Amino acid sequence: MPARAAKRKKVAQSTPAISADHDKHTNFTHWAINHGVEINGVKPANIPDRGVGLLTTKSVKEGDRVLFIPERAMFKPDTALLRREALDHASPQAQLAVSAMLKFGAKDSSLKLWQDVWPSRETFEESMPMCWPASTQDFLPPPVQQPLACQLADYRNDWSAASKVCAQHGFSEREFKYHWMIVNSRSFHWKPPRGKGGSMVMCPFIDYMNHGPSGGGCNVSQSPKGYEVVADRDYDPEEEVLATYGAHSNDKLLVHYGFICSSTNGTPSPDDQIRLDQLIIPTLGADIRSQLQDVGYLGGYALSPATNAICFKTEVAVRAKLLTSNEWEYFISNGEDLSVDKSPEVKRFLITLFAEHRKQVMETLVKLNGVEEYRGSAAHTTLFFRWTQILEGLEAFMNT
Ligand SMILES: C[S@@+](CC[C@H](N)C(=O)[O-])C[C@H]1O[C@@H](n2cnc3c(N)ncnc32)[C@H](O)[C@@H]1O
Repeated sequence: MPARAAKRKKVAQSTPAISADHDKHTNFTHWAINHGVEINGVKPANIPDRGVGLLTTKSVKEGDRVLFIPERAMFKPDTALLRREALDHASPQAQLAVSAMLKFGAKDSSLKLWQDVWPSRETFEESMPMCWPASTQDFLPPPVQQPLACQLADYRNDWSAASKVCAQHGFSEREFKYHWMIVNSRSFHWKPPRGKGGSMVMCPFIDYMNHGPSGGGCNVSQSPKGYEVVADRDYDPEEEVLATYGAHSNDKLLVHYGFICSSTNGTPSPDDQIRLDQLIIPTLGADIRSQLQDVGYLGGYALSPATNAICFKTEVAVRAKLLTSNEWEYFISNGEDLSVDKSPEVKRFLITLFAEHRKQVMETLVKLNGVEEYRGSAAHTTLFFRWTQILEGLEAFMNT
C-alpha cells in the first residue's frame, strides 16, 4: 500500500482517434486510456541502456498516483482457450504465454498496439542468458549457472506442454519462447477481491517501468479495483520513474531479466551480492560441512559490495575453521566472539581466498576480451560489466 493516501488527480478523458501515422507509444497510450488506464504526469520514452521506460512530463509530488490500471485493462490467461487446448494444467507462465501468443497475434486484435511497444525478439535473444549459446553461457559467473539451469528446466517443461498447440496454430518454438520471456519480464500477480483465485496477468503501462534497487522507486500495489503506482518522492519533469522488481542481486536480475544494475553515484546497488559459496565451501572439510549443515549455515555466503561487508553466514562458516567448538558455538548464539574479536583473522582468511579468486576473475576478463566473435555484443558487455563488478567488490574488501 502507498505510504500516504493517494491523491486522485483528474486524468484527461478525451482520447484522440488512433492514426496509423502516430508513434507506436502514442497509439498505445490512447489504447490504454480507452481501456480505463489513468496516466498522470508520465509518458514512455527511450532511456539509454534500458530500452523504454517512463519519464515524468511535469512535476510530480510524493503520494501522487501516477498510474492506475483497472482490472478490465489487464491481460489474463484465456481460460476457455486453455481448456480447449488441454493446457489448463500447464504452469501459469506457460498458460499466459500461450494466451498472449494466440491473442496478441490474432488478426484485427487491438492488442497489437500493446504488442508493438514490446522489446523485439532480437533484443531478448541478445540480452537473456537463456538464449545465449552454451559457449557464452560458460562465461557466466558460477553462482548464475544454477538459477539459469532451473530457468531452462522450467522453460523446457513449458515448451513440451505448449509445443502441440503452437504447431496447430502455426507458431514456432522461437515465437513461443519470445512470449514466454515477455511474460517472464512483464507479468504481475493479480488477486481479485472477494477471495477468487489469483492469476498471472500483464498490466499495460506499468510494464513500461524499469527496475530500481530497493529503497527507491515508486510504490506499486494492488487495490480491489486494480494496480496503482504512487510516487515515492517529489519528481521534477523528465525524471525516470522506476519500480523495484524485488531486492534482487545482479546475478538474479541477469538470469531473470537480462540486465544488471550499475552503481549509483559510485555506490553499488544495496541489493547486490557477490556470492562466495564456490570459494568457501571447497575449503571446508567434511566434518565442518556437516556441523554447518546441522545449524543451517552451509551455503548462502555473500559479500555486499554496497557495504563492503560479508554476511553472518560467512562469518560463521569461516569461524568454523578458525575457532574451537566452544568459541564457535558462542559466536553462533551471541553474534560476537567469546573473548577476543576474531574478525581480523576472518578477514585475513578471506583476503587470501579472494586474492586467489581475483587472479581467476582477471583471467576470465582477459579471455572474454579475446573472444572476437561477440566482442561488443549485449552478452559480452553484460558479462564484462558483471565480472568487473565482482573484481571491484573483491578488491574493495581486500583493500579496506
Ligand atoms: C518490464 S520491462 C520494462 C520496460 C522495458 N525497458 C521496455 O523497453 O519495454 C523489463 C525489462 O526492462 C529492462 N530493464 C528494466 N530495468 C532495467 C534497468 N535498471 N537497467 C537496464 N535494463 C532494465 C530489462 O530488459 C527488463 O527485462
